[in-house]
Amino acid sequence: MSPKNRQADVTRSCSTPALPANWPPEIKYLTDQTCTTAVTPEQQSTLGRPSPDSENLQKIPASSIKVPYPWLSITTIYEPPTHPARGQRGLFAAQDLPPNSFICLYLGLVHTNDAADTDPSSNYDLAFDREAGLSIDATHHGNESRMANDYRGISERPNAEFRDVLVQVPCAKRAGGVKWERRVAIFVLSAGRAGKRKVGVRAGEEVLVSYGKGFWDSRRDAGLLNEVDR
Ligand SMILES: C[S@@+](CC[C@H](N)C(=O)[O-])C[C@H]1O[C@@H](n2cnc3c(N)ncnc32)[C@H](O)[C@@H]1O
Repeated sequence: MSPKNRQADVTRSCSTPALPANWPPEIKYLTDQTCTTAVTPEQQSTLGRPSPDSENLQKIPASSIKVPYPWLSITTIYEPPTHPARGQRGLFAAQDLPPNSFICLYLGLVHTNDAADTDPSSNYDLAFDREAGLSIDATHHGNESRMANDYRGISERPNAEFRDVLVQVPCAKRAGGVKWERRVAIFVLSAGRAGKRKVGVRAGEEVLVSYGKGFWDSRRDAGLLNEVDR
């Protein structure tokens, strides 16, 4: 199977939710992640399996997950003229977001790291579970999180970061009908020891993460840096 033909497992996708303003119509808006058919039941079950690491993860209650997220806006960037992603979309705070606050889940197509299930040219692919060999690609399926730009060339430093979290998902086999499963989320950075980031992300400010140096190095090596992405 080539990555271009890889299939989302539609049995786990959601029915038509309200779309955020300025959502690109060609991208499927997700309310939870969905897997390619190449992801095995065993790989899927690792996401809900308790481990020493997962015990320390922050739990995001269902009530914190809004669809669409009212505290976010998706904006096409025209200003400043020097913005390196000008003409593309970016993710902005629609209200003040305090340090350490949950911004949104990073949703997309969960795929295996096998070459046949991976699109090496994706600009939206995030490592999810290295041990299970899973990543999340939000090229064609995603939510607001796929609009978050990297801070480089825009600000001195990021104001947000990716964190592993646990969310509640329906599970007929468990008491209460729900279980905790791993996801990736974007959070406002903490205030820092000296309190330098105590304002968090102000209303109107762009949410900026770090993609990591590896993201830009791999694009430079592949000669993709000046390519229009979509
Ligand atoms: C995950 S997407 C971010 C959302 C994207 N701007 C959009 O409109 O869909 C990653 C792509 O955004 C652009 N981008 C993000 N941060 C950037 C930055 N600091 N400088 C230049 N381009 C950036 C690049 O084209 C990159 O491949």
